[in-house]
Amino acid sequence: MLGPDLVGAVSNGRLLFGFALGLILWRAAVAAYNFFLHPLRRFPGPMFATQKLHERYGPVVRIASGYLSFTDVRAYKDIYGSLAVRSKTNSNGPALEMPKAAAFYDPIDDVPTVIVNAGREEHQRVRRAVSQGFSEAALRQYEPVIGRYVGQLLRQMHERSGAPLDCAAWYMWATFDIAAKPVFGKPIGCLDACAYHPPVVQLLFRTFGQLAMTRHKAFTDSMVHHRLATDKGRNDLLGTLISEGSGGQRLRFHVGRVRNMAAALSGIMYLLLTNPGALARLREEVRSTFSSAAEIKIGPVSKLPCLSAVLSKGLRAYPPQPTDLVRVVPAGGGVIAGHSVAGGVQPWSISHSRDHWAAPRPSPERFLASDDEARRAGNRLEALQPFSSGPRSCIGRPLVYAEMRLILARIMFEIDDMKPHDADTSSSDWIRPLRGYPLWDRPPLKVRFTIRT
Ligand code: HEM
Repeated sequence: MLGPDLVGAVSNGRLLFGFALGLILWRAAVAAYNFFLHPLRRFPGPMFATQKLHERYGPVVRIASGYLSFTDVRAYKDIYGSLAVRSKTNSNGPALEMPKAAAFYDPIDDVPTVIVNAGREEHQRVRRAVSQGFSEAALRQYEPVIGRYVGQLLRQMHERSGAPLDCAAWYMWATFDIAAKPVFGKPIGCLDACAYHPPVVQLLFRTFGQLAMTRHKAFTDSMVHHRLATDKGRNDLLGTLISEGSGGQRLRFHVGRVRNMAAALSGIMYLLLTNPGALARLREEVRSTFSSAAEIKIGPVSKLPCLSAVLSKGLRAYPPQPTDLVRVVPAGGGVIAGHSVAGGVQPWSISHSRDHWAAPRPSPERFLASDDEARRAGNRLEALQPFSSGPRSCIGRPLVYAEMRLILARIMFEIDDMKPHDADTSSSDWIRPLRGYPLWDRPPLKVRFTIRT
């Protein structure tokens, strides 16, 4: 006769076995559905290294059971344009846009609604409200703030002439300081401290957990309260949100976005370090245009063709936004690059696609060509859209260009030589070990600068 312990163990074992079998059968059924019945079954590609898959399978690859990745340039307009979707039931109604995929934009509970993940109507309202804070007029208003922190960055580089500096960190500190002043009305002092403000970034990006999010929220709330208590009438980024009634809640996108800019600057710096010809031409352009650092202002730097080409080259080779910008085709369907499906464009894949670029490591000069000249040389400049396109494209683009141009022009003007710090091997081959999460995880980029005498 079996004892009660043995009976219990056998029935537990059966239960476990039944559970495991159920799990296997369920996974098999899902796999069979994905392979034989799923509406996207005709598109090739398992999930790994999207760019390589595009090289192998072409401009449309199935990167997950329900997701496609496109490198066809028509996909920008079809996916992100405001006329992208006219549902069958709404064929005469207002044009819609493809909604953002919740799995990518709202992956966990309690993600606060910010402009990036807001639904269409709320997004339109918030975008209208913040657009004033990103306008040309606002940019002119920020120019002295940007100039002050760029000056501080250069002064601190002067003080450390010849010593290895981690550019990736220094660009973060400068861009954070610049971003904080017009929003919170008071400095956060990253350049002063030569450190990130601990609650803002260290916890958020090292821990990347609920605790970090809570600390980050408490910090931004305290800064917003300070601003609300001290200065209500200013017509800047936060001022427009306050007068519209949205408060500081919508500004939590800020940290990640500013980090994009620092990532772009680091990528551009690395590419200049490894391309001495482009570095020399850029330095020559800046030095022959300006006779003092004080002349380097947003207006004149935006007219330097070589500088613009270097920015494009950097943004192409190293798109600061690493993740796919995934959209969902709503009920009623949509057509993307000639296919009736859903999908997104992965910035890295499209900006490295051999379908659009003649050489894998092109020089910045290709971006000086007109669209027609470029096309004849085998390059499709419209494939480069690092800020995305359509009604949900990057609103910070003019600010980003102004800041990057000012920083690079000042560096070219005031620095005679820059070299990777050889002892740190990660700096002499910096791009290879990068890891793309929602933001880039970057190793330090250590560089030795020699100040102009
Ligand atoms: C090189 C730097 C940057 C790049 C490459 C970049 C790129 C992008 C991209 C690709 C999007 C679309 C995201 C999506 O579809 O989900 C976006 C959206 C956005 N970006 Fe940027 N960004 C940069 C810097 C900034 C900065 C510095 C700010 C502001 C301080 C900013 C503010 C925004 C906002 C508010 C949105 C959401 C726009 C909307 O949904 O209407 N960005 N950015």
